[in-house]
Amino acid sequence: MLLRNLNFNGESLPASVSEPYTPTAQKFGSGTSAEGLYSPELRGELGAGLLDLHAMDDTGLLSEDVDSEPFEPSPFMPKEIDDDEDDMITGNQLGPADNYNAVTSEKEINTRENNVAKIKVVVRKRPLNRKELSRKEDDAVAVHDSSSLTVYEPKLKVDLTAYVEQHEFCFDAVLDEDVSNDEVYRETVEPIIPIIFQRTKATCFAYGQTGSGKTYTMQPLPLRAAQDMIRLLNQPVYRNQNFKLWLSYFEIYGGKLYDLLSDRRHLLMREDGKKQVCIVGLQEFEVSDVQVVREYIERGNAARSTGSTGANEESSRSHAILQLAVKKHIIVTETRRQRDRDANEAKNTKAVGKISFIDLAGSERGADTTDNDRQTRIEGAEINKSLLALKECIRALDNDQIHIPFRGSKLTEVLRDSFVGNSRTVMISCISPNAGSCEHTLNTLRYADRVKSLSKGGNTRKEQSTAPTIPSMRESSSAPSYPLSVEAEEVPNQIQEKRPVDISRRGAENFTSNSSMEPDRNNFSMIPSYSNRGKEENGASGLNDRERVDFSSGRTVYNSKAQLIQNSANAQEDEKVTRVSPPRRKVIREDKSEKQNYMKKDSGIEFMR
Ligand SMILES: Nc1ncnc2c1ncn2[C@@H]1O[C@H](COP(=O)(O)OP(=O)(O)OP(=O)(O)O)[C@@H](O)[C@H]1O
Repeated sequence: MLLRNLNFNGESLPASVSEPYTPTAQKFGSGTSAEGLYSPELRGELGAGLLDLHAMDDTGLLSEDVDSEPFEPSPFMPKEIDDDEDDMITGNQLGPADNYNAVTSEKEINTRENNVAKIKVVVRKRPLNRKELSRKEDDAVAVHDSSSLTVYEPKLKVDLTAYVEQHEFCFDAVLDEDVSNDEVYRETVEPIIPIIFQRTKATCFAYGQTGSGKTYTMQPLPLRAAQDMIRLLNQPVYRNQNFKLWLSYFEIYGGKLYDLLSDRRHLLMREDGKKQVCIVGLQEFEVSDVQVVREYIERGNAARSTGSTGANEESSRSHAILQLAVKKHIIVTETRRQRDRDANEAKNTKAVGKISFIDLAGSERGADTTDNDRQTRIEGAEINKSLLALKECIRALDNDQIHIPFRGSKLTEVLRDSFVGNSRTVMISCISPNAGSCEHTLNTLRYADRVKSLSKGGNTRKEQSTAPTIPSMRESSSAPSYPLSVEAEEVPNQIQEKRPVDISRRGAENFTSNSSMEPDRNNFSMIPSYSNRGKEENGASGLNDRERVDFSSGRTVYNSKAQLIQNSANAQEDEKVTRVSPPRRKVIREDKSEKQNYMKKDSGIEFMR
């Protein structure tokens, strides 16, 4: 397998390069020329299908003039407060609560929080690449406006007559191929940033077929977010409360966790007493400068596992998770400081909120992996397994199930925060426009549609196709309830925090023994016993529940999954369903073994089928 480490410039680094790392710049514009990093020559252009994995668009996130020319103020960002005001009302004069109220009332905060949807689903279409253009492939995706699109699926009738089936979708936002990464940020992450400071856990993840633009979309986002967060931290209201920003970056590869900022050190995942998932040994770094953030990101990207697949020459073979956490530093009294002299500094911080950026590894079908070696196929199987577990969680949430199988994979354990409590989730579904990828594209969009239905404020318009009318399940699927967490949480001690000043020593520290770095004996990853197991296999045709129709009669079998579950309690109704589609319960047992085989079929699994 081709294993390449890339930096932000798209340059390959030898896998062995793992020199101790010291951020060079602490100020904008110093150190390496930002322009050099984002210059058109280095960004390259779309070509031979898959070049330039880490290319930035023309809106380049950081340029030398970033300091003098800040981003246009967002309507979501709190109004800047003049530093003069700070002189008048100092942090010493006001308690934290007063400071908070000085900026905005409780009502305003609530309004702002409510304005940001719990789950937002955005679709991004990438342009046709050079390979697709040279094959004269058609663009099968038409974006109509900022929220709807149509997929034109080429099909063959039984008598081999060609026809096109249209599928219409509607999402919170649909971004076409001309949309820049900057606009993607504005549409997705920017509205969430202010509420991170109000004890919200947010997640932004990209989902889609391999080569559809997930990495291209995700990579610029943390940097932009960090820039906005640092700007907010510098506002008196937060500065006086001693809020600080911390960064960590790790990947899930082959079901294991590796710290991308600590020489790929193997990490363990544990649940604490409060059922909070914490990652033992993960190093966090305090950051107060965007340039430093960028260097950390570059370093993490360089350490990330990438490889070549049939569909993408520079494919991400892992799920990469970058977290930006806002923490409140507690000022301890001199006596207490003495008492806690040897204690970990982590004890003196409280988590306020965090945002996680997840670049999921690409979903691909067995058919796409034929020219790959065994290692790549094993990776593919692992990737598909975790994406399947994610789908199971989303289904369970969709069904309002009490048990959500978060432990189905490391990925879903990490994502747990995104779906429970005071959370916000943004899913960016990346799609390839070429007709040859239609099947994948439809799967991605159906998946996105499912996620959308978890959001209370989601759009009610569902996919419509020229096939028999598909009834909406919106009416019966209610969004899960989100208990509000009101207090900042104690930061788990296991997380190792590092201030920038510590970085130069990091290399040495990495080699000091870490008792937590023992073999993963307590591996939480287990095959969950889903109550709705078998649904996936049942939908082997690629149609999801609400699309299951009796094509012979053109009659819809059932309106929704919720209805189906109700029906399963009623034997008579079950019988009725059986005639056209195997009863759910029966399928569960039968499919259990089928599913196991399915999982074992190496990367032959067809995710989302
Ligand atoms: N919106 C876009 N505009 C221009 N080029 C794009 C866009 N999206 C993706 N690309 C290009 O397409 C190629 C594949 O993109 P990328 O590597 O981000 O895909 P991916 O979904 O992350 O793939 P994998 O899952 O295999 O890692 C890259 O060369 C990238 O530069």
